[in-house]
Amino acid sequence: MGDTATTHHTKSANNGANDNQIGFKSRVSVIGSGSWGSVAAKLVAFNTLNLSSFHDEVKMWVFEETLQSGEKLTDAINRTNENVKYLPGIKLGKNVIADPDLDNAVEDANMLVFVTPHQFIDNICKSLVGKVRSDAEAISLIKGMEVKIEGPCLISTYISEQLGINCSVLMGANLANEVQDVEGVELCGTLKNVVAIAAGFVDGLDMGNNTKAAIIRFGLREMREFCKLLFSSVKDDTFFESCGVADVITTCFGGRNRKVAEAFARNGGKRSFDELEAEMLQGQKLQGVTTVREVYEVLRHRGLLELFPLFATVHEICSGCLPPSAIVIYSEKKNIFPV
Ligand SMILES: NC(=O)C1=CN([C@@H]2O[C@H](COP(=O)(O)OP(=O)(O)OC[C@H]3O[C@@H](n4cnc5c(N)ncnc54)[C@H](O)[C@@H]3O)[C@@H](O)[C@H]2O)C=CC1
Ligand SMILES: O=C(CO)COP(=O)(O)O
Repeated sequence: MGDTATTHHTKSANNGANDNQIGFKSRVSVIGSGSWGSVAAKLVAFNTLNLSSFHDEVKMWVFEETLQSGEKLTDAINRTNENVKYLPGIKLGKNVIADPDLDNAVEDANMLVFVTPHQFIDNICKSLVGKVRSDAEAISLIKGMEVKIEGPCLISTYISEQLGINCSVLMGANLANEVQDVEGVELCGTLKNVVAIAAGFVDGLDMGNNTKAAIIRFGLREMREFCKLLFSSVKDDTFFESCGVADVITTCFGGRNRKVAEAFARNGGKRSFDELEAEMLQGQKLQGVTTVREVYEVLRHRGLLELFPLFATVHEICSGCLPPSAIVIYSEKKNIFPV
């Protein structure tokens, strides 16, 4: 699994009052219970059972919904010890307790793991203001962010500023101590979804592996240029870490953005991403389509669309201005692919 941890956004020295007490035990809550949130809860819960400095119990906040059977998702998770909707067939560990009440789920936790689709973090943080311990530490596993014209807002920054606590990020790369590039890591996790959509178009058009490899290569190049445009501090090395090239490859072959983009292309762009998402993902969320639009707006605002032909074309296809096959026309016009 991805494994880059980078400490970031130190708001204040942890008051540590409780932590320093002999016998103090940390308490972890996981905020989010989709497929990745459930994996995170399972892994955390395995570790808390094996570490005497942690309470065994791990609360996992569930955005409540009613299953087709009529049962609440939370009840089903606590009854079966599985997230029957988002991670069926995998036991989470008896010490994972699903909780639909956000305030209750974070109460007393001094370690908060944020792992929801990025589009929901705004509301979640707003409702958590004043509810988390002042000495809590957060970590974000969230790939994705709002890329606004006035500047990108890293999710870790947002969490940190809203809640007044430190927030680290964990995604991708293997060697935590070799990557201290929070902006690069989070932007990679955001922009790889744009490349995955392009890869999905190529799959949907049966264009073959050479073209897909070219998409990945050009996608990585545009990712790097875009990151540096927003943060000059971003390091080239980051793109060779797991959060860079490896995550792009994973997402372009196995991810949801790719999968839905493939269906979009096979349908000639006649069925919307929203419709396909609802039909194909059983409640899971796509993050790439909004990112595509936001990236395009930033580039348009800065007059840089010409320099990012892949990102620009993906947006024009997603928004219906060009047919999916335009990815081919674009490639021929720009003469960038080995055809
Ligand atoms: N699934 C994966 O393989 C990986 C995902 N991630 C990241 O983890 C984060 C979480 O993604 P997943 O666990 O895959 O989610 P998911 O797509 O599997 O599930 C969607 C989740 O959103 C919740 N939700 C729906 N409407 C909501 C609302 N209005 N407010 C709050 N929550 C709502 C659903 O209940 C569900 O828990 C994302 O940022 C993703 O990029 C990171 C690495 C791998
Ligand atoms: O981040 C992911 C793999 O590392 C998941 O990508 P998707 O959101 O496209 O499924």
